[in-house]
Amino acid sequence: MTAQKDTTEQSDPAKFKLEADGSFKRVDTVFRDFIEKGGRFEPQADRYHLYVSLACPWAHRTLIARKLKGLEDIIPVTIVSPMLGPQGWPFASVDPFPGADVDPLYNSEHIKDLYLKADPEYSARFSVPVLWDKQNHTVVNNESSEIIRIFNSAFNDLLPPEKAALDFYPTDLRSEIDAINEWVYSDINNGVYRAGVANTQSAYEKAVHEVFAALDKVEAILTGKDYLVGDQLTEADVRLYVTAIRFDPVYVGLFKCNIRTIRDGYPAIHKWLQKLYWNNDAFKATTDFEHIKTHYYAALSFINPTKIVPVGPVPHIIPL
Ligand SMILES: N[C@@H](CCC(=O)N[C@@H](CS)C(=O)NCC(=O)O)C(=O)O
Repeated sequence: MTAQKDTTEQSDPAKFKLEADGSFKRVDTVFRDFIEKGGRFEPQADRYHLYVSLACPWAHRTLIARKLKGLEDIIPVTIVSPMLGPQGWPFASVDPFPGADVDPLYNSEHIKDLYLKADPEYSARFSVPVLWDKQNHTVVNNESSEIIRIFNSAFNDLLPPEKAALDFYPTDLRSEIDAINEWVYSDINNGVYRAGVANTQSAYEKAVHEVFAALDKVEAILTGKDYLVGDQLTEADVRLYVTAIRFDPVYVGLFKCNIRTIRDGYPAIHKWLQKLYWNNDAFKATTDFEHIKTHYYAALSFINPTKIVPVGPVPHIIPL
């Protein structure tokens, strides 16, 4: 066996790089291709494969979008173990965590093996989600915000009309969706990480106040409304849901986002969250609290060295 190069600078969560002031900045993703007719990546059944962690909020967006559009047969999915470790995300062949899969395509040990197969010189992080092309043995795209747009429209010709007609990024609402996405991303989706991973008091406090100021804004928007934009489910709801569903179980405790909980402090957000979870299976069936809590509390051991996973909140999501 040949010696493998040490890639732990790219894979080990304990080696996350923080900025000089102790704050956390998420690095940009590298593979940014689209699936389109006439392009390098044509829309075809049985050609693409999605790799995800059920724990990861960014990957969770893609699972929801895949199920909302009815793409389950066209794009199979493989789930990694939630135990992100020094070599990154392991498959079940290395860590047989309940609900984790082996890699059906290459029997890889870790997600990083796929990245290095696609590009042996790849030098960024080995993140999920990964949208993989079986034909060219490469990553099409590893940016969840783009993968959900691909799922929204690229396979419409292969779908039954009622699924093809579903549009979660409709033209007339795009500017409003884009505007909400921007601050929801920086202050909520990524804001909780900025609070949780910060290693100075000032970086943490700045981030945590930004998180709650943005939640206050969302609460005002959702008061008397079922969805964030217009009167319909859009990708803006999907993108907020993945953070909101993790908020009370993980971010309040581990990431110290504890000025309020969603269940007790934000009635409109709470009702919106409960309705999505309990009334729409694309949300409930893709939400796995075991993977979520275990990943954050046991695998991010640089924040929680004892790796103890808290029992509560009970229940993880309150019934409607
Ligand atoms: N911009 C990416 C971010 C994905 C991301 O940060 N995923 C995390 C898990 S929540 C990951 O895989 N981290 C592994 C690592 O950085 O080593 C997206 O939205 O798709």
